[in-house]
Amino acid sequence: MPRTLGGQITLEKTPSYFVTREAPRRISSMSRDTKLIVVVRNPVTRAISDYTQTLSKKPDIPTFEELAFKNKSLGQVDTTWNAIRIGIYALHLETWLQYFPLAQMHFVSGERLITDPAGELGRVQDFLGLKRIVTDKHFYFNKTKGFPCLKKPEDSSTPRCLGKSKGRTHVQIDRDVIEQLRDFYRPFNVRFYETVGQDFRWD
Ligand SMILES: Nc1ncnc2c1ncn2[C@@H]1O[C@H](COP(=O)(O)OS(=O)(=O)O)[C@@H](OP(=O)(O)O)[C@H]1O
Repeated sequence: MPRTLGGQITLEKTPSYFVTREAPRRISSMSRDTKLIVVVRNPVTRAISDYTQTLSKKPDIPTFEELAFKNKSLGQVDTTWNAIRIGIYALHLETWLQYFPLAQMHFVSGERLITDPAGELGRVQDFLGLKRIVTDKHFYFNKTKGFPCLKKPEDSSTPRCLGKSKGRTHVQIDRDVIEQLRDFYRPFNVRFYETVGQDFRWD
């Protein structure tokens, strides 16, 4: 972690902190004032995205369906598969709440980050106590990419979209598989909404 001077804040990110059991204790023993930002999206879409990413690197893995269920006809979801486990946000949050108050956490909607990036980043800036510098004027919707992109980053004179590994076309998954996973996640989602006091409308 680089040193932070007065008037500066240090930001650090990894997709795995939120779901790593030891991370809350380790981070709180480093600094109990740390503010935590978590991007969450519909856990079913998240699982499919996760699988799509793995498949792009390892084309020989079993199908999504084979990995997602212990027994599909009995509706038994395999919670040991990381793509499934990570989306049980309510469980991960419980561990964090043993070390950090909810007021030190901010949850970004992955869906709104795409439909309204400036709005989501406005809330992030407020949470960090920063002036709202990043606004609507910094984004445009890139039709080819199908996502918002930055109009002109500080270090460049040209617009910049995220790379090819962000926003891939997802693998097609059967409707009934999606329904079963929705049913599985519903109670965890409700618990998550109640704990954070925010309804992400994933149903
Ligand atoms: N502006 C913009 N451009 C491209 N992609 C965007 C953008 N905003 C959010 N997203 C969503 O970010 C998803 C990838 O982020 P990840 O969290 O998987 O990245 S990582 O875990 O840090 O590698 C990626 O998920 P997939 O669509 O499943 O690939 C995107 O939906």
